[in-house]
Amino acid sequence: MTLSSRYFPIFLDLSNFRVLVIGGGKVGTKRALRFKDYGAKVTVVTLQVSEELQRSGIELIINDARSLVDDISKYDIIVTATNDRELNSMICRRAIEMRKLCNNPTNPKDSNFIVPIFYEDGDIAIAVSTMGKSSIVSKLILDQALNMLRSNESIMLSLKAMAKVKEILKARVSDPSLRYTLYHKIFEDEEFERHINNGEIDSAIRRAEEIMNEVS
Ligand SMILES: C[C@@]1(CC(=O)O)C2=NC(=C\c3[nH]c(c(CCC(=O)O)c3CC(=O)O)Cc3[nH]c(c(CC(=O)O)c3CCC(=O)O)/C=C3\N/C(=C\2)[C@@H](CCC(=O)O)[C@]3(C)CC(=O)O)/[C@H]1CCC(=O)O
Ligand SMILES: NC(=O)c1ccc[n+]([C@@H]2O[C@H](COP(=O)([O-])OP(=O)(O)OC[C@H]3O[C@@H](n4cnc5c(N)ncnc54)[C@H](O)[C@@H]3O)[C@@H](O)[C@H]2O)c1
Repeated sequence: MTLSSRYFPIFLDLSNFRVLVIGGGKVGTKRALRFKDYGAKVTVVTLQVSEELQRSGIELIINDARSLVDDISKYDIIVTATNDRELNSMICRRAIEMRKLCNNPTNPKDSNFIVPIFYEDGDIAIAVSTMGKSSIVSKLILDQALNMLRSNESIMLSLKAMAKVKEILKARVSDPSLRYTLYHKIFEDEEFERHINNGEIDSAIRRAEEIMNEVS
């Protein structure tokens, strides 16, 4: 595989992370609220505060970020969202030197992570990035992926069935390599697939159990 980008996609549990957002305007507010929604402990340092931030319960430091540059060591993730591009770049560079995760929404080239456009509902997560080329096109790609999922019910049914198969197999088969063989055997079985396509999830599970009985 050829690497076409320096960014590695991961899904992060933010619940033990301290996030510093610098600049509490439109972009900073949106990012601060998103990170908070996902459980991070967020602080915003800003000269002016948006009304939304004021009401959010997020910790606010009303100050010039220039005087707080050394404080970034206290945080794990930094987002530089002021309207001063030079300041954003300078802080992001310093943060990355300190091995922090830093996102500069005003210049993706400075960032060591970028924020994709995403959808997640607890069952599936889809994140799309065009590597900063166009968020509007990223949104179009995400919408089309979601339309495809919503118009093809059997994908979500196979997810439900395969999650159940995993639960059963983990309890029943202790050898992981046998479990892996079985996942593929079940997923590729024509009768299992037919039940899924007919929306008969219980029959699909019964067929999966038959296959397990044949092998283990
Ligand atoms: C997903 C979302 C998350 C969020 O912001 O929280 C997000 N941008 C959103 C919207 C949006 N941003 C912009 C427009 C105007 C039209 C357009 O440009 O398309 C719109 C559309 C709108 O407002 O509707 C302008 C823009 N975007 C960037 C720059 C800087 C630059 O390019 O230099 C400029 C200024 C360009 C200039 O100065 O002219 C860069 C980035 N924007 C990213 C994420 C990252 C790449 C993700 C990717 O690859 O897709 C990255 C690299 C930042 C990063 O590092 O994370 C959010 C989705 C909102 C939703 O939910 O619909
Ligand atoms: N990535 C994206 O999706 C995206 C989208 C739109 C705009 N942008 C870029 O993001 C930047 C910010 O946009 P915005 O609409 O949020 O701007 P804004 O004017 O609404 O907010 C800027 C904020 O930065 C604060 N600030 C400025 N200097 C500061 C300092 N020295 N210390 C602390 N806080 C300081 C201001 O008080 C203000 O709250 C712009 O450069 C814009 O080009 C990025």
